[in-house]
Amino acid sequence: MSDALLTLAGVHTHIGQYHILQGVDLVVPRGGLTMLLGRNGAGKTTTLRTIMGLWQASQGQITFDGRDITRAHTADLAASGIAYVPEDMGIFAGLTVRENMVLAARSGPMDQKRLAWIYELFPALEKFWNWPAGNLSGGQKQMLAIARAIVEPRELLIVDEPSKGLAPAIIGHLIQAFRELKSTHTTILMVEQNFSMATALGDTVAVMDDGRVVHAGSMHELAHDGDLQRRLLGLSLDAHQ
Ligand SMILES: Nc1ncnc2c1ncn2[C@@H]1O[C@H](COP(=O)(O)OP(=O)(O)OP(=O)(O)O)[C@@H](O)[C@H]1O
Repeated sequence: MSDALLTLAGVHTHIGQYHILQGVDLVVPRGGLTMLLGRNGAGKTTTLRTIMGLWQASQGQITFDGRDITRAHTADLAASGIAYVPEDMGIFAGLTVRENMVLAARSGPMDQKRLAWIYELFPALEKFWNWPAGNLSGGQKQMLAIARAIVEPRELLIVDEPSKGLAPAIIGHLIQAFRELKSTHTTILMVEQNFSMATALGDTVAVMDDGRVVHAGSMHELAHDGDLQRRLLGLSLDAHQ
């Protein structure tokens, strides 16, 4: 097994008076795709936001590439190579696709070779390059959000439910794009509710319930064990297939 790029140890997060994360232990191996699964309200998004410094952990430790980032600021995490695609995608609807991409490239002009690769992943972005991002379809917006996150090479890509609200054909396209990304050995942490997407892409899996990780292992094992799926994912699995 490869070494860990990101580790959460006993992480607690309070939002106001609510105790949401209750001791999250999570290991994201370097170079693989880790799927974070669990029913609605289990704490997946809160876990991602806590990693990104958008919520503060009240207890526990978060380590990235051997460095303690528990109290790091969001902007510093981005500078250290973590890209985050939130559930609402965070794109600028009033700006063109090109302007959205230019703003995402922090270290200067976009690398043209990398841009050509991104066009191959998501041809629609080239086609609608000068369109306002707000005019794109839901799937194209998700593609733009992912493209912004990978406009420069990243150590870790964190993506919250990329398939949400998308048609099966578009989800198929996203799966292909993430496969291509995986082949570049980018480490990815992804929250998903779509179980077929999760099994198509995940190398390792962590399942959350009630603010904790209640199962961690290989995706292959979970994909082939119906009893484990029912026990861990139960209704949320039925509801999202
Ligand atoms: N800003 C907030 N204020 C109060 N409670 C919140 C807030 N954000 C999340 N919660 C609560 O924290 C719990 C975990 O939410 P979270 O969004 O992390 O779950 P999730 O596993 O990502 O679920 P979903 O799939 O529905 O997004 C839920 O009970 C939710 O109601």
